[in-house]
Order: sequence, then C-alpha cells, then structure tokens
Amino acid sequence: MSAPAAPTATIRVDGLSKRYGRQQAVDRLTFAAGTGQICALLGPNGAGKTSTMRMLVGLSTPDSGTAHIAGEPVSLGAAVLRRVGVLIDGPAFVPHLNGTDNLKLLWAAARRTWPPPGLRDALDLAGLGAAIDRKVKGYSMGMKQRLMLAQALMRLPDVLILDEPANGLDPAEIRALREHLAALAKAGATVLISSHQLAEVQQVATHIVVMNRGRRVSSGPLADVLAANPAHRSLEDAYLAMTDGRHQPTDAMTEGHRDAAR
Ligand SMILES: Nc1ncnc2c1ncn2[C@@H]1O[C@H](COP(=O)(O)OP(=O)(O)OP(=O)(O)O)[C@@H](O)[C@H]1O
Repeated sequence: MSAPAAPTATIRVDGLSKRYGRQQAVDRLTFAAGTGQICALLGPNGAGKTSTMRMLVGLSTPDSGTAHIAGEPVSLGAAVLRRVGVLIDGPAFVPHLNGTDNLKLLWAAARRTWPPPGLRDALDLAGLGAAIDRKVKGYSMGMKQRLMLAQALMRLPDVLILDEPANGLDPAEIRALREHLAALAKAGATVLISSHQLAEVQQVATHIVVMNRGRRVSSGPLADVLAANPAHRSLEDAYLAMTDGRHQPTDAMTEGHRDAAR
C-alpha cells in the first residue's frame, strides 16, 4: 500500500533564484508555509526578502526554481492570486483620489463588484475614520500604510503576503495588526510577513525563515529555533547569531519546518 500523499503547503518555494546584474538577490531558496501559520521572512537589508515575495506573487520571474500557492504555479495574473492579499512596495495610489476611491479602483482591477467582502473589517483595522474620504495626497506615511493594509485585507484572502506591514504604524496599530493576523491565521489563513522588528515578530510569528545574502540560513517553528540554542534568550539573539556568519543551517530545523508545513 502506498503512503498517503502529503498535503500541499499553501506557500511553497523550491530552489528559487533571482539575479539582478551581478547581484544574486535570491539563491536557491526553499521553504514552505502551511495553513494556520504566520511565517516571518527575516534577514538583513538586501537579504532578498522583497525579491522573494515579488516572485511569489508573480511581480517578477525567477531565473530558476518554482513558487507555488495552494499547489498552483505562480505567474502574473494567475487565478490563484485572487486568493492572496498582497502588500509589497505599496500599490500605486492615485494621490488626488480619496481613500475609498483608491480602494474601489484597485478592486475594479480585479473585475469584481464593489464592495469587497472584507471591507468593513479591513477599514476598521485601518482606522482611517473620516480620512477615508480625504485625498490620499494629504495622508501621512502611516495612513498610507494602513490604506495599503486595507487593500490587502478587504478581499478576505486566505493567503497573505505582506512586506514589512508594520512600517509606519504606531504601537497601538501594530498591536491591532498583530491581533488581526493572528485571528486570520487561526481561521486557517497562511500569512507570510517580512519584518525587521524582531520583538514584534517574536510575538506574532509561528514560524521563521531567515535569509542572508539570498540564501536560507535557518527555518522552522519559532519555538524550535529558540530552543535550538538555550543561550539565545530572544529571537533577536538567535537572529544576530545566524546572520553574522557564525550560524550554519541544520537539517533538524529544516526537517522540523517541513513537518510543520504539512
Ligand atoms: N529591481 C532590482 N534591480 C537591481 N537590483 C535589485 C532589484 N531588486 C532588488 N535588487 C537587489 O537585490 C538584493 C536583494 O534585495 P531585496 O529588496 O530583495 O532585499 P530585502 O531583504 O527585501 O531588503 P530590505 O530589508 O532592505 O527591504 C539587494 O542587493 C538589492 O539591491
């Protein structure tokens, strides 16, 4: 009797590579994230996090390797991307339109009838109040970021790919975002976030993938990564050890992550 097939991880990256000129931005990267997980993609500036996320949503094409979401290969316009809430580089808001009209425009691009199913909750989280009817050109950086989050969340995605979503948010907004992401994951969503805010990541992430110079240097359930070296009292300690060149990837961590992604 053959063994049952392993369930497909919602987000799967296999041997992904991307080079810009001489710069190897992503180098044979492999990881997976499954339903109910909040997976944090970590690494120093230039480690390749945004490049990876852009390939995961079809905004750029890998030189080699593959990216799958819900078992479907990703490419620009792929049907599976309708299930994905994306915050990368920020959508191009039209400055002279108000917040609502900008959201309508982005929603119309997906040829769907207004309003999106998750609009109310997304706007609650964005907390823009009456400012949603003001022109975006008058928004602060934090307000723009919250409008970007609203566009990612308004479609009620079951996969979220968010590049530094807490940028520009104040502590209360960061807490609200954390609780929102945790609730989505609990309801079965798969969340991939990048961040440099390690204390925040330690509170929200279930899994981490650490990159350095395009390569994965560690991955696994956050608790396992922390337990792997008792001298590391925080994610920050573990991360700094991994990214200054002293850390070597361990098969045990990789296996653990694979198991967790099933
Ligand atoms: N469009 C591009 N053209 C040329 N080089 C690029 C391009 N996009 C990324 N790079 C380079 O690829 C490398 C990885 O960049 P990337 O933005 O993916 O890193 P990151 O981990 O997201 O960094 P940060 O934390 O600063 O956002 C960097 O050296 C960057 O300069």
